[in-house]
Amino acid sequence: MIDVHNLVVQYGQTKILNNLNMQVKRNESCAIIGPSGCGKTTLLYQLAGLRKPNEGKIIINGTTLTDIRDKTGVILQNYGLLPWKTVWDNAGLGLKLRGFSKNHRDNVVKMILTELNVYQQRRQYPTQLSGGQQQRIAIARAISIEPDILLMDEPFSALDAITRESLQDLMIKLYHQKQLTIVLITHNIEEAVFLGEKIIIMHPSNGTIKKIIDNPHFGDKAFRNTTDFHKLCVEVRSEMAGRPS
Ligand SMILES: Nc1ncnc2c1ncn2[C@@H]1O[C@H](COP(=O)(O)OP(=O)(O)OP(=O)(O)O)[C@@H](O)[C@H]1O
Repeated sequence: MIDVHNLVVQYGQTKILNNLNMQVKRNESCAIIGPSGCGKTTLLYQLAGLRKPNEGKIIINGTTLTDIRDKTGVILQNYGLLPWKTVWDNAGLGLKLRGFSKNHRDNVVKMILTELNVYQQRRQYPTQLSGGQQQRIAIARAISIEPDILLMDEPFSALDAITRESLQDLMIKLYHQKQLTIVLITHNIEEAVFLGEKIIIMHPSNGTIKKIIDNPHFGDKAFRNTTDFHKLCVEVRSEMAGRPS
């Protein structure tokens, strides 16, 4: 469903992404991991249609991406909530921008805030919430538009380990429930292994993909506590460090 074809993105003369190719199948969850500065966010912006490539193209469901898509939900770094709007209004923003009626927005926002366990906070402002709650609102906003693709840039990096794991579990639930295609950017090896059905390791410096690892255990919340999980973490870590596992 997502087909990235010979993508080149450059700032000035520097090629950040250099003939990058990748595919993500429908209802696949793909984790992209790599060291700081390798171009992960640059790639996510491309997938979101927020910036045009210098060369190459991204084809989604057979159509070349030229702009943002209505059916792509995006969660950028630091939640992206508007501090002057309440939880309720933040959660409904994606629907509002897409022109949905107030009645439809109210129904959907109520359902999703309840589902994500933050309905009680609906009248509060983002600064009055914990990081985990803020992230739930960002997820609510992205999910409310019924996306077929969900793009996330380091969504849980600022959270403590337990909150992060509970939100990772939530993502697995939403993935199954809503048949999402997910692309997740992360620095965190455990997160990539838990949330990546396909784990893409980016090259540290040349703007390409170093290795793709398929993860047959993806999708089971219990996976985190298995030896297969730890083995896969070791494999990803070794690849990133450039040594054999
Ligand atoms: N607007 C810009 N102008 C010039 N260079 C940029 C711009 N945005 C990003 N870069 C450079 O492109 C490279 C890749 O940046 P990018 O943010 O995609 O990396 P990243 O892998 O997401 O890093 P991090 O994990 O630290 O977020 C970096 O060297 C960065 O300095």
